[in-house]
Amino acid sequence: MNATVPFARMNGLGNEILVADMRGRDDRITPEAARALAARLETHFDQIMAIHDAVTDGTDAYIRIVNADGTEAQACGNGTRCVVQALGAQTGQREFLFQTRAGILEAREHEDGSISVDMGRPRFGWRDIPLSEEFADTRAIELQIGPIDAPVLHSPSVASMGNPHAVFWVSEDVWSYALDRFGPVLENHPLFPERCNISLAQVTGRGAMTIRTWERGVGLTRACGSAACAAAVCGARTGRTDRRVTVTVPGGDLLIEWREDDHVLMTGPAQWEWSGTLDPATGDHVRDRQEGAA
Ligand SMILES: N[C@H](CCC[C@H](N)C(=O)O)C(=O)O
Repeated sequence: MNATVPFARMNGLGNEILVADMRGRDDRITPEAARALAARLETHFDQIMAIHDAVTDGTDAYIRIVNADGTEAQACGNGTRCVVQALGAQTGQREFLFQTRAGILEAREHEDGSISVDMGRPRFGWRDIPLSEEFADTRAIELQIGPIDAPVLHSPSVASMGNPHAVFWVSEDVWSYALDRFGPVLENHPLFPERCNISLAQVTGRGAMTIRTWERGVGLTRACGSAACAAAVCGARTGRTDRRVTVTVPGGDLLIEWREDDHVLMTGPAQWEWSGTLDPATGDHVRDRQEGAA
C-alpha cells in the first residue's frame, strides 16, 4: 500500500473541502491527520471527503466525511458536489450514487457544470435530530440566547438532514449577530447530545432566504449545504417560504427544492483549486509541482 494518496483542494461556494482518494485501501484518514491538515494555512479545510471503495452493490463509492476537528459527519452537501466534480473530471461520468453515514445519495453534474445532489428526506422527530428532551413540535423549540426577557436568538426550528441542524429565524441582517460568540455555546448546548450545526436565517421572500452557519466540528463557514437544505425545509414547514428556495450563503447561492416525494434536491457549483498527495496517517502533504508554477 502506498504511503500517500492523491487529494484535491476544492471548494463548494467557499466551503473549504479536501477530496482524498482512499479507494483500494483499508486505512482511514486519522483524526490526527485531519487536525494537522486543518491547522496549516495551505490545507486549511472545513471537511475532508474521503472516497472509499463502495460497500453496497450499485453504488459508486462510500464517502467518509471528516470535520476540521477530526470528528465524522453524516452529511455534507457542498463536499458531495466537489466529489462529483473530482470523479467526473477523471472519467467523464455524470451521474453517481454515493453512500454516506446518512444513506445513499444520488448526484449528477449538469451541462452547465452545476451539480445537483439528492440529500434525501429530512427528519423532524426530536429523537431524529437528536434532542436530549422530548419536543412534540420541532418547528420552534424552547431555546434562547441572551437576557431571559429580551433574547437575542430564540425558538429555532430543528431538522435532521442526516446531521443535526438548528435554524434561528432572524429579522435583522444575518451579519448583525455575533455568531462567532453564540455558535460554540449553541453547538455544545446540552439540548443537543450529538452537538448541532447552528444557522441564522433571514427570509427575504417566499422563495429566498439568507443564512449564516456555525458548523459543528468546524466553526464559521462560508457555506454549508446541509444547513441550506435544513433552513429551506424548515422555512416551508413553518409557512415562511415555498418549497423551492434560493438560499444565499456567504459564498453564494444554492437552489434548494423540497420535492413532493419528500426528497431535498440541492443544486450549486463546485470548484477545483489544486491537487497533491497526502499521508492519511499524518496529514503530511505535497502539492503537485506543475500546478501554479509561474
Ligand atoms: N459543510 C457541510 C456540512 C458539514 C456538517 C458538519 N459540520 C457536521 O454535521 O458535523 C455541508 O455542506 O453540508
